[in-house]
Amino acid sequence: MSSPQEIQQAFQNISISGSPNRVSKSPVQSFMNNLPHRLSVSKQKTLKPFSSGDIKVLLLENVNKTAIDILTKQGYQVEFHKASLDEETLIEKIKDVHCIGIRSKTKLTAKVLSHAKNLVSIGCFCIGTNQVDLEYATKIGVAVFNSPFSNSRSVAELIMAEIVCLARQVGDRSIELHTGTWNKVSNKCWEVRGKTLGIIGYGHIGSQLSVLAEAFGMHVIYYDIVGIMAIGMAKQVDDLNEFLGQADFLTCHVPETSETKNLLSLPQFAAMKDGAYVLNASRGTVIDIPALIQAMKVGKIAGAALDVYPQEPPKNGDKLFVDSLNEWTSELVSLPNVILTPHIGGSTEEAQSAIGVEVSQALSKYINEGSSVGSVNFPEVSLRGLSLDQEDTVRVLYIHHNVPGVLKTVNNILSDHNIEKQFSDSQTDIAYLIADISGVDQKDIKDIYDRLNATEAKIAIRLLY
Ligand SMILES: NC(=O)c1ccc[n+]([C@@H]2O[C@H](COP(=O)([O-])OP(=O)(O)OC[C@H]3O[C@@H](n4cnc5c(N)ncnc54)[C@H](O)[C@@H]3O)[C@@H](O)[C@H]2O)c1
Ligand SMILES: O=C(O)CC[C@@H](O)C(=O)O
Repeated sequence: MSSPQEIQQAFQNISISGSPNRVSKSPVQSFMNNLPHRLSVSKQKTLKPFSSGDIKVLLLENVNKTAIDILTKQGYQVEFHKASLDEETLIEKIKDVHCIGIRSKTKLTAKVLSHAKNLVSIGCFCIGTNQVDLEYATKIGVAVFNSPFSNSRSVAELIMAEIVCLARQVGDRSIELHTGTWNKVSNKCWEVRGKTLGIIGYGHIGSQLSVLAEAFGMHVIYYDIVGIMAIGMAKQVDDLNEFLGQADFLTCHVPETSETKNLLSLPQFAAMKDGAYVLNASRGTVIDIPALIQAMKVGKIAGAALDVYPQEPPKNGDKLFVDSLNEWTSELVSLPNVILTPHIGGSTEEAQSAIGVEVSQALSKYINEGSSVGSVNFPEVSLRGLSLDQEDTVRVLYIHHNVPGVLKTVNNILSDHNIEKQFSDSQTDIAYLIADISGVDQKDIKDIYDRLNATEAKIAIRLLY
């Protein structure tokens, strides 16, 4: 056997180009890096809500370094934490921040958000936004942003790999060999070619997976609440029971909603083929796990791959995935052919770095320019940047209740000045107006603010100048 020195020497001259440790840039990321960066266009006037150094940003859950770099470069004060915070600490910290960045673990409930006095925006550095009370955030005029598809491919690739691993019982063989057991078997191990994959939720992830599965020679069917154009040879099946009865592998890619809670429970498992496999990398509430355990115990379901759970630990560490977290944990881990991963579907270098760029740019554009493009709870409103020569121009950002007569009142207040351009849109109960007004003296700014602030429909206001 080689000595550690010999091994080190043998590896030190290897080119890193093929090394898995090398961070490659995904096409999306390279594309995004090459986009003109509107925030730094030199001839554009930098709007100051107040000094950008006063803007406080709290980043939790090990949000990618790309985000820290972009937000720090804006001049904001950025506080970074690797884990999520317990509720008490979160309430204390959120009191004076203008922006908070989270992933899936931090629960921004109405209770937590009610303590935020300066908050203007929330960045979910992920796809899911179910961890934020969106209704309450909207009610207090806080815009929420996410990254709708930067990790979709990563999830689809993991699921494709797990389909093969379940069909070949790879998880069990690997655990056995780690503990010294050689168990070379082919009983109930299958090729995936020619088998049927059923995808519940044919959105960004489901449709990516559809492409990968067909490349493996699988037949793809999908079930979705909306009619969606099929990719390749995939087929939409409208009746859930008929759909369940056709799939050899069934995978869930739906958001967490009241309709998707326990979407797969005992009746749905009963409707499936004997010996089918179940996968879930969406949200932990989508599958009734005690029912899955029952279905596996009687051999109805031959294997499962789970990435998400109803309760997940707030940080990494040993002895956290235990019965006190979810009462069925020890029963689940004792079953054969169950692949369990700690919510890492979207956790690749490519995805996390692209998410960091996408969400932090959206947050900066909202803070600096008022653009709500990409927000999940605000109407999308944006105006082009002001040029350097527009010195006496002020940008008014007015978030208000969507009730009749508001624009008349607001434009009346602004009418002492020249309204150069304005854009307003509404989404259910909330509306958002951006207006650029010129001919504004610095001394007028407070008066405009006070008058807008006194309007009945106002939810939140910012003036950028
Ligand atoms: N494990 C991970 O790391 C990870 C990573 C990314 C996303 N996710 C989860 O995956 C979910 C799906 O992501 P996506 O980007 O594909 O979302 P998406 O919004 O692009 O697609 C979701 C699809 O589900 C459909 N749908 C909604 N309710 C349904 C129902 N009751 N029955 C059937 N179909 C329904 C929608 O019409 C839509 O087509 C996200 O909401 C997120 O919670 C998990
Ligand atoms: O990174 C995370 O914590 C969440 C990943 C995933 O569930 C998502 O919603 O994008």
